[in-house]
Amino acid sequence: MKLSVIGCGYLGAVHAAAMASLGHEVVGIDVDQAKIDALAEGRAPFFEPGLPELLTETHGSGQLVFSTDVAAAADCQVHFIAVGTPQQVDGPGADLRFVNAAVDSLLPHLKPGDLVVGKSTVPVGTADSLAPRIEATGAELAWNPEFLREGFAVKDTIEPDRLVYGVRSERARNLLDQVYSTAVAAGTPLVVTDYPTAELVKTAANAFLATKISFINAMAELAETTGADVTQLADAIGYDKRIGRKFLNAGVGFGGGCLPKDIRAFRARAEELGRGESLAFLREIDEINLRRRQRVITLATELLGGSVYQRRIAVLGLAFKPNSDDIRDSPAADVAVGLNGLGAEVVAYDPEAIENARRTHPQLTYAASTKEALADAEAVVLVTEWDEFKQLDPTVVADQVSQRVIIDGRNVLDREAWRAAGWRYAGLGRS
Ligand SMILES: NC(=O)c1ccc[n+]([C@@H]2O[C@H](COP(=O)([O-])OP(=O)(O)OC[C@H]3O[C@@H](n4cnc5c(N)ncnc54)[C@H](O)[C@@H]3O)[C@@H](O)[C@H]2O)c1
Ligand SMILES: O=c1ccn([C@@H]2O[C@H](COP(=O)(O)OP(=O)(O)O[C@H]3O[C@H](CO)[C@@H](O)[C@H](O)[C@H]3O)[C@@H](O)[C@H]2O)c(=O)[nH]1
Repeated sequence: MKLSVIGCGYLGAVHAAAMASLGHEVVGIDVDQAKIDALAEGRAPFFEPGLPELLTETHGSGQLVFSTDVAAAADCQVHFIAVGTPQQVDGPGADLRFVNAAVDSLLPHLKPGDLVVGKSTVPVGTADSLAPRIEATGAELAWNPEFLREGFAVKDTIEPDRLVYGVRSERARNLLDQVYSTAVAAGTPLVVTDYPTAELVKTAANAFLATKISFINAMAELAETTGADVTQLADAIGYDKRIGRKFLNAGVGFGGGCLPKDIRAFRARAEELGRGESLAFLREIDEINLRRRQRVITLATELLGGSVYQRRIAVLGLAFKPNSDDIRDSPAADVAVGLNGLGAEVVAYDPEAIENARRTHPQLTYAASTKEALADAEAVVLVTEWDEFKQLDPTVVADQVSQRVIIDGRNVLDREAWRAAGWRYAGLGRS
């Protein structure tokens, strides 16, 4: 099939490349010339494992092309909308400017029989409000939320754990079945539903995941007061299959371009709908999460004797999670910025996110390697659990720093081994 993907960011670029690898003819469209130039040359404009290989595989085949001109979508039958829906600058709600602009730009190129497929995460009710403009061209709208995780985006796109179609006709459903024929043939669970359910599934899923993380981080706060160990607590409740151990890793909390802004937008939408009380709890989820960032800063202050001012601190990690260069609402970057704001001499390192961090936080000092960040540090703060940080040898690192103080903001280090090597170790929710 001939597909267009409007918006080639973390979601859209992977979607375009994955659809091409599955045999479709795809045109990726974005307003960002630099991104399109990179993609057109077969280069990934951001770090995502597996994406460079997909781009190389399809580069030059004609199967996958990129353009800044939306007219290039004119001979496609299915058009995915994958533009950003960030938090509004002056409020918690979602900013739908990019979705509206993408749809407006596409309208003149739509023809009867086309299917526009919303993938962006939007407030419930968005599809209902967009549909008349699309239907006026003879095309139809479907909402097909995306559940990929950064770091696993290629696999999650090619082998999704479920498909959700919000559709108004059998024809739209059949077109989506053709797009996803490989996953459908593999027996991937499929929920065919209406627009509002499809939109709500997405925000509900992210709200649930955020709630699970903040739940365990609330337990971490209690563990810190009582001397309990939150990682053992998570293991013990996680053995209950109804609860499950996944997404119960206590630490510096959740960040990224999705969970934080999605729970805020969800709550804002509930208020608009007159059901603010239904999602009022998400404010607590957000606050528990943000308190964990402050907790890391407080721990550093305590371990350095009451002040971080002019103390050299190695911050290991800037990305919101490992295997990503994404620093949107990153707890790690927030901790680095917070410590720097208190006058600490922060030296930060991340295997992939430094370029992005440097653009947003030019005031920080960045190291070229873990070793360089650690040199003469008076405290080490691990905030993104990259493998290379998890594998640090406490005995070797001891010779590089000026003082053996480590804060394990992701509870991933072998506490006993670090203590045995003479380190003062502090985790989150475990003493
Ligand atoms: N990143 C993820 O893991 C993920 C997963 C599932 C859903 N989502 C949702 O997908 C959407 C996109 O997220 P993202 O992380 O890819 O964002 P992103 O910021 O990385 O990418 C958005 C892209 O859209 C482009 N764009 C903006 N306006 C445009 C227009 N009018 N025409 C063409 N292109 C335009 C931007 O230049 C940018 O490249 C959001 O709604 C997000 O919540 C993201
Ligand atoms: O036990 C855990 C698990 C995760 N996190 C943090 O939570 C954040 C989000 O992690 P993850 O969900 O793996 O990353 P995303 O790539 O943002 O994916 C989420 O957001 C996407 C965009 O909506 C959805 O498509 C995915 O299904 C959803 O998992 C990161 O900061 C993690 O460090 C924890 O603190 N503890």
